[in-house]
Amino acid sequence: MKRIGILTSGGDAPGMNACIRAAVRTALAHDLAVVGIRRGYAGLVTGDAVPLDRGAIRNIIHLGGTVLETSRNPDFYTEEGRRRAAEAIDRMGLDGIVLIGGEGTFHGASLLAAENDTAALVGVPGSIDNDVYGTDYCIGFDTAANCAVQAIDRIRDTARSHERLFFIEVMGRTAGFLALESGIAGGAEELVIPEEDLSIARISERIGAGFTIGKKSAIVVVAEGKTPGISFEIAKEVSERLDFDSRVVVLGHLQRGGPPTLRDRVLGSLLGAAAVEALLEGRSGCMVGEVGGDLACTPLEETWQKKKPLNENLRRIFLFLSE
Ligand SMILES: Nc1ncnc2c1ncn2[C@@H]1O[C@H](COP(=O)(O)OP(=O)(O)OP(=O)(O)O)[C@@H](O)[C@H]1O
Ligand SMILES: O=P(O)(O)OC[C@H]1O[C@](O)(CO)[C@@H](O)[C@@H]1O
Repeated sequence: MKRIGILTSGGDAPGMNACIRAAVRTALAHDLAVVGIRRGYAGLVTGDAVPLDRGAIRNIIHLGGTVLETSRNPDFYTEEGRRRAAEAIDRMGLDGIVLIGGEGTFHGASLLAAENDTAALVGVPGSIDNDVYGTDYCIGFDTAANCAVQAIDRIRDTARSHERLFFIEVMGRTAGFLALESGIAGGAEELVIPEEDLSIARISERIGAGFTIGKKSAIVVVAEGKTPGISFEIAKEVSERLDFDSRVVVLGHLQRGGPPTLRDRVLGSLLGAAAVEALLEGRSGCMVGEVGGDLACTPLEETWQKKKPLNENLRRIFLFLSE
């Protein structure tokens, strides 16, 4: 292992820069040459790389987004696109690559490795969705969840003052991690998550029951799932059933930006260093994560084939904490 590349792919996540910085510093400490591949798989397919020296990663630990930039790249869904990436990896002379991204990124990486004789690939989970199997938390989740809680707190002030029902939509394409944790921390009255069938009757019943015991306002946290904007429809139907005024707030990409929290900087630093150490140990085709406080290496295929479950204890207590 002499020369490695680092890329960020999929949605940007606060803490990715801390991870890039840690990976570069760990590599330099072991006399590895490092390049940054720009714009995720878009840059991997074309071989768009820049040298990463100490100067390039100075003063970035506190920045949201990713200094390497990222993309959702259509070419990588095709075998031809992944073959072009393997050729570019050869041209760039890379022995290993650290890939920071979510489950889609690791799906693509698994295919790249299965179809081509290419560099060693080690993943680092970075996604505000937190939906990657093989790690308790992904880089970016904590910052995004804190952003959602702050929004819920602000909305609660106005909901209480106007005696209104609010639907607050958070991100989470395949999973309800953001909704569940921000819902618990923000004291939400009800949750809508992709892990459960949507039931307007159940939402209305639970909100209505709260009103009968004296609540005058309520907050429902909705995970966007596969239909961003779905809260408008849900709000209309629940409002009509309860004959109660409601408003909708979609947090959207606000949740992806901003300075990373302490947790995301520490996790990013830990996993960035662990990824380079894994490459130095000769590992490939795996993702480094943190499980139960320990570092863990999970085969790349498992990270997207296996479904990471929500915390069952949080789901269980939500039922009575929200009453
Ligand atoms: N099934 C797949 N086959 C090949 N490549 C894929 C596949 N899924 C995703 N990719 C590649 O990985 C990129 C990133 O995936 P995706 O857009 O799903 O984000 P992600 O890594 O899951 O991050 P996030 O959780 O933030 O959305 C895609 O744009 C595409 O280039
Ligand atoms: O606009 P984009 O970049 O496609 O991002 C939207 C998606 O990315 C995520 O935020 C994850 O980063 C999902 O929750 C969401 O569906």
